[in-house]
Amino acid sequence: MKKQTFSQRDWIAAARTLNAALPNLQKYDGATVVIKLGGHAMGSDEGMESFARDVVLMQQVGVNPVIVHGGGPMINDMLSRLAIPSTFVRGKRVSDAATVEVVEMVLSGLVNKRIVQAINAAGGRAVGLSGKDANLMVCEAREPDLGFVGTPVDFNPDFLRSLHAAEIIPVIAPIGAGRAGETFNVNGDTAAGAIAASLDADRLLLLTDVAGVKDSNGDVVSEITPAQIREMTEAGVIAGGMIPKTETALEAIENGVRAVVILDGRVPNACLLELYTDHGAGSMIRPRR
Ligand SMILES: Nc1ncnc2c1ncn2[C@@H]1O[C@H](COP(=O)(O)OP(=O)(O)O)[C@@H](O)[C@H]1O
Ligand SMILES: CC(=O)N[C@@H](CCC(=O)OP(=O)(O)O)C(=O)O
Repeated sequence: MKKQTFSQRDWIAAARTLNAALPNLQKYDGATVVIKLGGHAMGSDEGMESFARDVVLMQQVGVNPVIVHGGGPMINDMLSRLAIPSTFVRGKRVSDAATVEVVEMVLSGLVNKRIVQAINAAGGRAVGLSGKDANLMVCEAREPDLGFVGTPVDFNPDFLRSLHAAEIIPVIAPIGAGRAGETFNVNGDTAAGAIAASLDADRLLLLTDVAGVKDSNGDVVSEITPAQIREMTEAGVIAGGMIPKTETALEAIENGVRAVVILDGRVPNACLLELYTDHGAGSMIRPRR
């Protein structure tokens, strides 16, 4: 095999390219970016590997990445194997005691460890947690018609900051601890938004299986205002699983998160495209300036 040689000109050209890229890569140095990986966005192994590489690269360029995941399709699969029927109200799973048991096993077990393993295989140091660990997410039942569905009320951002200081990437399953020892099923988007607000995050990226929030013509809206979200929800244009996402986005920006982006997590390098390119990706929701 012919040995490849590089001339001084090649090196100088490569250094110039890197130099041009650097200001962009430094854009989020020191920033906290909470990434919610939805169940529909984590289908293929290649997709998971690409996601994991992005997260490790983000950490290498100074970002503090915090991963919160979903896993709705994986829960559906296990519930149907166990012949436990399941229904959704306002985009959230009605959860009795038997359902919550399965949800915790699937999310904290199978799904959480798959993500942890992928990040570690990509060279990162990930640790899997749920809202129960270190009281990361204490919940109350505020939607009694949904059973053991939790609303996050109390957090432990200092613990997450100590993981960041130790260069550990937290991967959090949306299971909440109740004050009376209950286990709560928390919608993944709700959990990610609440954790992002508790960390005063710079960005919340909600990775799903659509390019962004679509209008009545089916076109993705690249920047969407809170007023537009309310109108589109009332008109039924925003429906199903998109409701908890847009609700989360509104709450997160009200609680200090600088911007929320809803984007297609199946696109290779989705997070990097959003953070480091001028055109970004998906639909952004920001506080009114
Ligand atoms: N206006 C809208 N724009 C885009 N997607 C929408 C809209 N309204 C409803 N949806 C639905 O919301 C889904 C995303 O929610 P969900 O399936 O719960 O995702 P995830 O598993 O990633 O959390 C989309 O696949 C789409 O079918
Ligand atoms: C209360 C509630 O709905 N919990 C969700 C938790 C998982 C989740 O949110 O998964 P996705 O992000 O993949 O949709 C559920 O049981 O499906």
